[in-house]
Amino acid sequence: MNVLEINNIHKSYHLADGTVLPVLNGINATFVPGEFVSIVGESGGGKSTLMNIIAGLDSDYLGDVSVNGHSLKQMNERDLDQYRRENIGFIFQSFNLISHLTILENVLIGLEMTTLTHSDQVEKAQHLLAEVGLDKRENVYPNQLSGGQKQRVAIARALATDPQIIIADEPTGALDEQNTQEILKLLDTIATKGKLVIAVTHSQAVADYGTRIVHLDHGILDRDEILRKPYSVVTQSSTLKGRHFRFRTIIQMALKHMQRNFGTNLLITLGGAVGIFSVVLMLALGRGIGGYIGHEISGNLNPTTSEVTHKAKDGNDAAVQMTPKDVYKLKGLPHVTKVEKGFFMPSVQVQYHGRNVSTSYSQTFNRTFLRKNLIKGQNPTRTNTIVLSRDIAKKYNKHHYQALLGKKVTVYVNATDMHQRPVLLKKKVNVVGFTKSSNTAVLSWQTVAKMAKDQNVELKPTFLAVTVNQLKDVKSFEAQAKKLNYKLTGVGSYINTINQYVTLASYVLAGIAAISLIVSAIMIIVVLYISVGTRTKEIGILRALGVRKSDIRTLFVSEAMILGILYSAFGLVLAELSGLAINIVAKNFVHYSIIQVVPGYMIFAILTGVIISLVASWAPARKAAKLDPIEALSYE
Ligand SMILES: Nc1ncnc2c1ncn2[C@@H]1O[C@H](COP(=O)(O)OP(=O)(O)OP(=O)(O)O)[C@@H](O)[C@H]1O
Repeated sequence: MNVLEINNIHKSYHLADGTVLPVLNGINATFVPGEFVSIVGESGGGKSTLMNIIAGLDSDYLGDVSVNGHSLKQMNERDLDQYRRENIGFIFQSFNLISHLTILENVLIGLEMTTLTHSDQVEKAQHLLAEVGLDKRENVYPNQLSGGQKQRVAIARALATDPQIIIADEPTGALDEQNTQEILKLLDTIATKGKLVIAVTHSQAVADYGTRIVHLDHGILDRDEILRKPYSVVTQSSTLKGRHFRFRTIIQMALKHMQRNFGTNLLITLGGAVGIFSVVLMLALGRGIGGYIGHEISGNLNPTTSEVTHKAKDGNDAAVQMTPKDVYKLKGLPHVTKVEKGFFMPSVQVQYHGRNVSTSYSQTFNRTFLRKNLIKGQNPTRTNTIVLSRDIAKKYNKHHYQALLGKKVTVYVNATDMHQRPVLLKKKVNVVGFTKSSNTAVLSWQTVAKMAKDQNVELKPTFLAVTVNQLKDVKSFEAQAKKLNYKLTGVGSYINTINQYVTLASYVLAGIAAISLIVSAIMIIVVLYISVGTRTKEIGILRALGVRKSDIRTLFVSEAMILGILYSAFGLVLAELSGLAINIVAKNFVHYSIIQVVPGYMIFAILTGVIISLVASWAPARKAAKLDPIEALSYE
């Protein structure tokens, strides 16, 4: 039957000057359900200290407290949290409602730590508010209520989890006469329902209202007066099964608080977003510029094909011939997919209708030529065909140069015979296309070889066009070829090198931009520290209601995380939008998306935001979790 037994409690405080202040000097008492006990005594007599011990908020004492036969001394911190959640309801002199939660949400805090479904929790909270006469006002905030109304909310909150013991510290201390009577009536009703109500009071009138008065003097229980019999308990009301805060509840609380501090959080979000925006924009710009350079260079020439010659001693590469052995050696290098014979033609003369036009520099067709360079027609892959550059064709017909398509022209090509004597090769060939490149004519190797053969000259290649599998293979191929003493004129390796520099530059710029992220991290730290300071009381209330230390930590970390995700997302949207705008403008000049925000950057940005928030919130969240609940509750 005994609900609460207090056995020989001794408690002393160790003061800062090294002295020991004994407060409780061996308290013994037993309390039963249905009692409305008033604890009275001189100020400083140890009443609140005893209450804190009974409530499981203070475990630094000698003696023992047992509740339903369970010793509090045997409980660790988490057990005590659970004990408070399931067995204790608090009512304070200064109400201690959480100001940024509605009164319904205040009552729901305790209920959210039960196994009830959410709708049952809400229903029960509404019912409790109705019982204390506050139905229809459930969505107002505490500061919209009178003192008496606030204390009713506190009573509803204390009753939420159906605890067996209600601890009320000066419950009417801040109320006028009428409200005092109403609150006392409520407390008495609670006792009639089989709860043990223990109220600390200085008022004799309040003390007389209860069923029993316990008097403390200098740490001794010197008087224990039974005024009335305890209310008989017909059926002991069941306590709800408790559980710790759900993660969802913590997030909702974090969001509620953030909403309350909208202005501050908006500023942090803006600050962080600018950091993320700058970093992402720099990375996207680096990628865009790299891509643009590659696009521009490889737009004119195929970057995976390199032209390979021997290093000529006199500098005239065109004169050095490539042998079948060279073809064999190059074919054997890793990643090489094709080796084509090629012939440099310093000058090709094109004759049409008796008119001669000379090209300045030409070479036989190979894979370095891109089809997209063709304005019209096709590449000269078939024998006896030629592709002329637009400017050469225009020399025959300025306005309708394409009229030359399909016409036969005579070409003259300089070559040398086996004795290195110059020979002029000549052939009638078909114009099959026009290229954007300037001042050139393109014939296939087979065409030039056939022209030579017609004059009993065997054409020897002066270069080989070597194609590798992918752009990333170009560098290693070129390194190998150079080792074999070949000379290379591929564009792929230039693209690679330029891209490396551009990437490096964009990383440096992104790094500089990231400094603003450090500033945003510091802002989060400062704001969270301030928040721990201003919410000390709230933390005390939550801890008194049985919220675990780890949940308090999660609450603060969640706020920082939400901020991190918010500002990363906002920064990303900014980067995307400015990227779009810059690309629209840039396309008029470069016909290329110069800002390229890829999914990888988005993941990077969100991760950065989350990690910065985690790191920034670590110390403030730890400080919040470590607050002593008694000190936090008495924080002014
Ligand atoms: N954390 C603490 N550190 C040092 N001394 C403390 C601490 N808390 C309370 N005391 C001292 O212990 C004594 C008892 O305090 P307590 O608050 O329990 O008294 P009380 O009877 O509730 O007083 P009141 O009626 O004025 O609220 C007081 O002298 C107080 O100064």
